[in-house]
Amino acid sequence: MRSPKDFFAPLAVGAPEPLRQIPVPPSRMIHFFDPGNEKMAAKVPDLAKKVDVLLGNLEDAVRADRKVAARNGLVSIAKATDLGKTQLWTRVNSLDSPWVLDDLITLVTEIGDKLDVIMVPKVEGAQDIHYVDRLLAQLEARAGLTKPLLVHAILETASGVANVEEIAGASPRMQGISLGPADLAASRRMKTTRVGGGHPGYLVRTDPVGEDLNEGRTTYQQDLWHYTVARMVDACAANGILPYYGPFGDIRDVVACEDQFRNAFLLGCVGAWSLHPVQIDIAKKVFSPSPEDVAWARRVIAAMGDGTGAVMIDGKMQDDASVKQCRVVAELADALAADDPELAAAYDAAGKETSA
Ligand SMILES: CCC(=O)SCCNC(=O)CCNC(=O)[C@H](O)C(C)(C)COP(=O)(O)OP(=O)(O)OC[C@H]1O[C@@H](n2cnc3c(N)ncnc32)[C@H](O)[C@@H]1OP(=O)(O)O
Ligand SMILES: O=CC(=O)O
Ligand SMILES: [Mg+2]
Repeated sequence: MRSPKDFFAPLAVGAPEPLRQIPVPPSRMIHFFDPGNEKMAAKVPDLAKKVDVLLGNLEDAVRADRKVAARNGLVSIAKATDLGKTQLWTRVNSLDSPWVLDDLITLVTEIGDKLDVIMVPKVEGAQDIHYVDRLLAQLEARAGLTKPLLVHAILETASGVANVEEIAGASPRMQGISLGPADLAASRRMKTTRVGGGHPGYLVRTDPVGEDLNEGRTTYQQDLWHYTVARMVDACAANGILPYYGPFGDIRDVVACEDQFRNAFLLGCVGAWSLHPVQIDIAKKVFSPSPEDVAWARRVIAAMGDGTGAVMIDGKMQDDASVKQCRVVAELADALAADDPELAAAYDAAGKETSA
């Protein structure tokens, strides 16, 4: 464990100063694509106009014999494409794999100035972040980078969950954490074969009404991921970094995908992964607060003046705490609306309706 006095010191001579606060541009959807897949790569310029984050994936879902093509493809795309304000992230291979060292050396050396965040899979504890932290500092120094690369961990091992608080605070590079429900299910020996989402067998049942134990008893499906998402959100919030829901594998089931994303949004996540173009608009809709919620939040903030005391609005008590809740929603809306005139207009229109 580094002394708090040294926490913000660069880890290599010539490496850029670590950031004191992570930037928070919109990152409602982290759109995964395989940079070695020509069809997907061809869509990057158009996708860049639609998504907050483009992620060139080098890890799982890229065949072993396509790893080098994916890595080289990402280098070419990053050099050739103007992504505008859209962030460029990558997911490198896991730290025990034969590819990760070359992933990091190549990407930082060739396109370190174009990349914003490096996603590290299968993080087990702070030691994994410390390893990446020092290596990145050495590579940044050698490449002459002036802006530090940020690190995002996937929470997808039982050890990772047990150590999530120390992972979140392991380095000033830590930008955020995503839930990885597929690897996590395997690591925990959970008995679901689905990639994220619920399971019809994970339920609670109302009490029996008579002698017949099968008669008239409603069941409610429960969220398999509630505990982990909530724990991840707390670890992130306590360390000033951002939590994300990860993949939802049933691409066809856009309805359940929206539900899973919304559960994560309500619990505090700022975004989710999109694995297929059809999931982009779902994430955009869910992780942008609704116009009605924004209108309400702005109304409470206006009514609360300096933010102290208590007022009644439409029969609901508001005080210092509830105005803070409303500021979370209103500040997110302002940040998103700043770059999205359509959203800004929807928020303003809802505000006018509420005050009419
Ligand atoms: C579970 C744990 C994890 O690690 S999740 C993260 C790793 N997995 C991934 O990154 C998967 C990314 N997605 C994919 O590989 C594909 O979307 C999968 C799921 C295989 C479906 O592809 P496919 O059968 O081609 O779907 P489709 O015919 O509906 O595609 C229509 C057109 O869209 C394209 N497309 C598909 N996915 C993407 C994507 N993620 N980014 C950009 N483009 C995509 C397809 O190539 C297809 O293009 P075209 O119309 O034929 O030109
Ligand atoms: O990488 C993601 C997962 O769910 O596993
Ligand atoms: Mg995984």
